[in-house]
Amino acid sequence: MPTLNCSLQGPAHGPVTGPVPTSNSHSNARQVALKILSTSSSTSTKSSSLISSLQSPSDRNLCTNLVQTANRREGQIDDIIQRHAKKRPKKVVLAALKLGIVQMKFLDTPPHAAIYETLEALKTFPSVSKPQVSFVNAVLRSASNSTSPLSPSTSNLSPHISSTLSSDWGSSVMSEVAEVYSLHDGGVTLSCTDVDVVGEMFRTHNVTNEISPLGSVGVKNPGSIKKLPGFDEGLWWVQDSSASLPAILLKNSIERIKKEGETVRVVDVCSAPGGKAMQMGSWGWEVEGVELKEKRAKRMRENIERTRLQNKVTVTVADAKTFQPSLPPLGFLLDAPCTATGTGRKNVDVMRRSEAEGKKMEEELVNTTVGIWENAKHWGSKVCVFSVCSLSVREGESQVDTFLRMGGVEIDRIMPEEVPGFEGSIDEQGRLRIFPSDRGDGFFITRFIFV
Ligand SMILES: C[S@@+](CC[C@H](N)C(=O)[O-])C[C@H]1O[C@@H](n2cnc3c(N)ncnc32)[C@H](O)[C@@H]1O
Repeated sequence: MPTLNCSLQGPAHGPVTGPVPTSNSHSNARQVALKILSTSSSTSTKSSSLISSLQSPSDRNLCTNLVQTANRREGQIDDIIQRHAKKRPKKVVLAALKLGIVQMKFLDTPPHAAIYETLEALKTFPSVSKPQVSFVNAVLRSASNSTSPLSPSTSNLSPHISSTLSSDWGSSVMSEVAEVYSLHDGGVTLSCTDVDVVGEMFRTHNVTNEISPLGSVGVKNPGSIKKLPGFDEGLWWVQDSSASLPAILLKNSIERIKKEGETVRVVDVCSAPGGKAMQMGSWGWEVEGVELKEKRAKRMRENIERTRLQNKVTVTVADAKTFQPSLPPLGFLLDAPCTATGTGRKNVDVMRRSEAEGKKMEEELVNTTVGIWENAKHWGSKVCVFSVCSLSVREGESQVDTFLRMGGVEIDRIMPEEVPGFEGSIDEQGRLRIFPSDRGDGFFITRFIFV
């Protein structure tokens, strides 16, 4: 592999050949993408507001795709930069290399257009010098001529995430997860108060959607979520189909034990932002949510008001390790705080977590969850569901072993007919272990019965 002498002080290179893109070529989207990629907060709310500042929906889509793909493919892009640049530049110059490479290697932009547009975006930054522009031009041209294969998508996972996934599930599952998390999937899945009403409304407004057997609605290209029909009326909320399963499984066991005409009262432990609480409230249940963080509880209250479920769902800010419900609940759902390693499709930071951060988080969250369980098991419930959106055995299967050792419960096996589309994810103990490559977010779910 020839490595050009692309130093920052290198000679200026000639113009890139090929047809020059017209003014209709989304230059604003690329400028904003470059700005976002040049700051360390490229996944933060600041980047969302920069993207929202773009006028046209197609610019916003392109910018999101550029930023998301550059973040998700960081390991593969870094490998290309390393092979073609002698020196690793900083900030906006590094961001320009990423922007050019992402277009050429991952978004099928013809190389001459990708390079031209990247250089034009770079030149709008007043602090950028001519030698820096020449450097970017030279590195991108060298990369565009290269026929070397890309490094595998596993290089986009941090060493900590790839080693924990491999030791828990083996290297082929780790590779599948890396592949899924490396793709930018702009789609969204919704839970609805009434799926038929939402399906009809989307049909009327020509919103292409797919309704899953569990009643979740998938929208591939949603654009702005708040502009989708039914948002203001509170007919739906964003929730992955695997995330809708814990409440559905609790419902099935409650149906079996509840008395004729009995009002179903449940506690939703660790409740915000409220996806599962709203699901249960939409079935007419009385749901008492418990959430530690005031800010998250506030967001949950807004969601409850938007979905008009305030008569059914309440949220109390409290530590679930000591919280006592106002009345004994028939059941509870503990959607425990976790490292969220199953949510990398939406949350790119998950892919990059360091060992120090990952281990500390896991240790704290596992202890918190055991403390919550110790408290909740004395509330007098008959059934409960435990779930985590983590792929870690320690946060999932091992926690269930701990709960069983603590006594008072048995596993209530999940049956295939309860989980259409996820039948293959039931393990030999009747628990659900869903991987992101199966469909949607990774989840682990176990249902218990008190004995
Ligand atoms: C996985 S999220 C819950 C998602 C929620 N069940 C839903 O469906 O929208 C976990 C939540 O637990 C909260 N939490 C963490 N520790 C807690 C504790 N000790 N008591 C109550 N809530 C806690 C976190 O702030 C976070 O909002």
